[in-house]
Amino acid sequence: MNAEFVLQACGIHKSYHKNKIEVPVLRGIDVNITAGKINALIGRSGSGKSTLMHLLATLDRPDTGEIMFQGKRIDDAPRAARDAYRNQDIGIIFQFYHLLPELTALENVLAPIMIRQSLWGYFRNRKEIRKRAEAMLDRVGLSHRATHRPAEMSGGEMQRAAIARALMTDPSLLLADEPTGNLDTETGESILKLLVELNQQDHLTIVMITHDDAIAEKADVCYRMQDGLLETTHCARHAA
Ligand SMILES: Nc1ncnc2c1ncn2[C@@H]1O[C@H](COP(=O)(O)OP(=O)(O)OP(=O)(O)O)[C@@H](O)[C@H]1O
Repeated sequence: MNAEFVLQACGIHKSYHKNKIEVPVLRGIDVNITAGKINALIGRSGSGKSTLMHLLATLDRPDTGEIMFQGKRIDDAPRAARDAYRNQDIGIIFQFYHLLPELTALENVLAPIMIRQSLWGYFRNRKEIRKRAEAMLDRVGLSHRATHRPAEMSGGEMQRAAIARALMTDPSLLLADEPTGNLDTETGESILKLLVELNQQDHLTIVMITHDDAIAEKADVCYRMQDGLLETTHCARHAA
């Protein structure tokens, strides 16, 4: 195992089937996610970025190929191991936030720990858990919206709540699918600034999926997706 690479995918193929027609999306992807860095996966709309992220998050399985987390195969692990990986090792944020609409911002942030308690009997003092959720909301600048439900929040606030939820379980790796894709430029920049801060101050490894070259400029390692393949590309931030 190469400790530098926390997450690795090798020879990934994935097709969808629509009306009995095969739609090949990933045609032999190899990717090494470098620990402690911002890793950008760049590609045009429809190039398969979300498909790849779902595979890296074990939300779906590749047709062929292997995905390794910390050197251990995760794509074909039993369901319980994949559930544990998603709840304990990684955090996921989606372009459309995927907050639970009936829960407040604070309750959404608490949700992964509730799942952890119900699935693994993990127990921590309720007060302590609530304090941590409040601290996470504070970290993303959302303390003043703790009791708001998603319908009562702006897009940027919902994305902040989603980031706080992803951080609640103290993941070593954050998978972010177009984290600013649905936000205006200014709000998007503030979310990006927060992600860079989490990387630099908290040493969080980030996989950032984007179609926007300007966003990828914040990355340390860049991969570009084209025709179902991924190639290492020049990172503008490290030009010169
Ligand atoms: N469930 C599905 N069934 C059939 N085709 C699908 C399915 N999901 C995605 N696709 C197709 O696979 C291709 C890749 O989709 P994907 O969402 O991974 O792309 P993307 O790069 O994330 O796009 P975007 O930037 O627009 O979100 C697209 O052509 C899409 O139409």
